[in-house]
Amino acid sequence: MNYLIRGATLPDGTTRDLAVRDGLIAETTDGEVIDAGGLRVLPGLVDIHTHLRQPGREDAETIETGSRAAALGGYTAVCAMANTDPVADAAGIVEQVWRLGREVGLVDVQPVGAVTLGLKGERLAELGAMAESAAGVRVFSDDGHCVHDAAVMRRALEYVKAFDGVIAQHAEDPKLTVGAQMNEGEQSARLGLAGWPAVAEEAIIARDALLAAHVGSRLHVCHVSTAGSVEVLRWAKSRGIRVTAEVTPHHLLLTDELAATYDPVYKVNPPLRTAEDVTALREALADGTIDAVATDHAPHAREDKECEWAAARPGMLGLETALPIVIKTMVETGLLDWAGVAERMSHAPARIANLESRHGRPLTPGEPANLTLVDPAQRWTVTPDGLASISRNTPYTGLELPGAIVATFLRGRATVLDGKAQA
Ligand SMILES: NC(=O)N[C@@H](CC(=O)O)C(=O)O
Ligand SMILES: [Zn+2]
Repeated sequence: MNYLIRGATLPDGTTRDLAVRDGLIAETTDGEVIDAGGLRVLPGLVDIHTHLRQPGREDAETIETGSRAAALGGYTAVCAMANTDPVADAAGIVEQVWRLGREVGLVDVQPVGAVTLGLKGERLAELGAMAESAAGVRVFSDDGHCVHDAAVMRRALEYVKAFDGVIAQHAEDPKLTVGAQMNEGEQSARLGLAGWPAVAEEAIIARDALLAAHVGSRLHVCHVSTAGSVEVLRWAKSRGIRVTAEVTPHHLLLTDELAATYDPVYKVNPPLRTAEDVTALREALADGTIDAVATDHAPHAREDKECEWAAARPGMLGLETALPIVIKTMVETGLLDWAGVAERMSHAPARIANLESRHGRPLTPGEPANLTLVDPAQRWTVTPDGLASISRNTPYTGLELPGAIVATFLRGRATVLDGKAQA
């Protein structure tokens, strides 16, 4: 199927027709005409931090339902985190995830490999075998857990240099967050909940930046959440250290005051922080200190969320609301233009995850037609039942958001059309 997308506005602000022919962007074509007047076209979004829960927790999400949520959110590629059951710490498991993603075919599912066996933080996982497997893993992460042993982290950074891999660190010094339930500060003191101090994140980022510099390797920092972390990243980048970082949409919008509701839908790791942190994160995303937006889409089954705060699992849905939240917090506030959105949600994450030969490409003839069409003027209200995820743990219920995803194309095939998933 070929498409002629009429009159869409590109990230740079120019308006023109975009032809999609035989899976590629072309000069012209006949085929179905899509009137894109008033719509923005973006390179297909890339999420470097998605929890798809398969294998192991198919009651919370599957590769199929997560892929559908991703396509509906404007994504053409997602990196599937390794904290599944079994853990993705060997070639057989990453290949299985990769193959299931291909069978579903709604987005490219790029598996992330675990750094250590069983996410235990002790012995390195089969990094080389996962890299050489059909899945071609380049991003390794124990996400959900921090690689807290400095010697293990050093060895992992050294090992992945051979194939230009990257270690994506969940920065949390576990000794500082024992029993932690929310951000440590005024709110946690008032609510009587155990705190997760900013320093537990900042100290690990500083240590890992120094380790990456020492071994000449590449570090990526997952879900940066504090103003202090931004300062550390700024320092590391000014020294030429090869470090990249991501921020989640929820850390760009929500604050720890929401914990006062005791509604576990607001429980997440790292926790929601203060308004000052939110401001610093937005500024860092605008100036490039933070390279990318990543959803940390973390679906959880009802029984793991609809319980008391302390017993609930941390995590929030993110795929279907990410772009609208970025429009609300970054575009409508004047902090980021659309070229900036394309950079932070497509080009940069594709580069970080080593997907740049296929994703995050410029919108020029001959490139793979991975595209997202969004209507910035259309506002919609989030309802859990309106989302494609199996799970219901969105923190945005009842919130009106700008930006509806009208269509998504993966290599020229419409995975979403008229706002509806095509399979
Ligand atoms: N973010 C979360 O709160 N939870 C994630 C793990 C993680 O990203 O740390 C999960 O797997 O549920
Ligand atoms: Zn994490």
